[in-house]
Amino acid sequence: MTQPLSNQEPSREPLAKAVVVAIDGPAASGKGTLSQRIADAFGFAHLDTGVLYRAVGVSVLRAGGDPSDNAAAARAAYELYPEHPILQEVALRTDEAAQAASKVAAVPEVRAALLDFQRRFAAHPPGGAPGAVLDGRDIGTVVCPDAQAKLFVTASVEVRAERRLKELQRRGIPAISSDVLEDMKARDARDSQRAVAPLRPAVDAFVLDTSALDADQVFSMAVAHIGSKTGLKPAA
Ligand SMILES: Nc1ncnc2c1ncn2[C@@H]1O[C@H](COP(=O)(O)OP(=O)(O)O)[C@@H](O)[C@H]1O
Ligand SMILES: Nc1ccn([C@@H]2O[C@H](COP(=O)(O)OP(=O)(O)O)[C@@H](O)[C@H]2O)c(=O)n1
Repeated sequence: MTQPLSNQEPSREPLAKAVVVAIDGPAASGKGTLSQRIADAFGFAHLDTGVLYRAVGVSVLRAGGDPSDNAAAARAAYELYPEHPILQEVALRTDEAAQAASKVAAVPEVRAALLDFQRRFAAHPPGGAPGAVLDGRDIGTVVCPDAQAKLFVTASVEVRAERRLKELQRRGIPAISSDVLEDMKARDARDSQRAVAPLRPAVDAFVLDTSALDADQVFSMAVAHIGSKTGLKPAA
């Protein structure tokens, strides 16, 4: 017997499939800045997936554990939930947090624990937004391989370290230039060489070297690429 229209199971799928923009790249390449601007311009929701790994790394450190210890890292990942207050902490921005993040990020159980939340965010963007921008390392390759537009944002390691140093100083977080550069090189190596979901551009990603581009130029090029893939134009 069929159910009356008023008594149907609510559809799990939105009426229109959400547009997904995947933005990947190495540390301090400008992913977050670009993602937020794209999200604002198109009315999309934005998820900085690095924050999830940073939160897991900092949780392990606070529990007195070693971020490279698979069991400790996996436990912290399974205990993370979307409203967890740690996700809002400035402490996540430090270099120590970034290093811990890239260690827990190499643990397969950690990546598995965080995958579903990221995919759900992309498929059902919060607030009923018509699309989502996710930034990270493996969005175009693993989390959302079907994303309509994929960008891989990069820059030389020296330029990125300089940008990160200025950012840390602006936030009032003490940092030494040579340490930031060395930490970034170590993190690049760990992120690119890990066995699961290594940092690399998806085959269909638009690679954007921002070494000599300011944030406005990067934004214009990204908008043009997204337009060519989706037919969408920014609202403003
Ligand atoms: N194209 C750019 N030129 C100069 N500085 C930039 C550019 N894009 C971002 N920045 C700055 O570099 C720093 C790192 O950018 P961010 O977007 O946080 O990078 P990521 O998310 O890749 O780590 C920030 O202080 C940001 O304001
Ligand atoms: N999708 C993602 C996002 C971050 N990460 C890890 O989390 C660390 C911190 O990511 P982040 O995006 O906050 O780092 P920044 O680019 O802001 O320096 C990275 O170095 C990666 O090891 C990841 O493995 N996969």
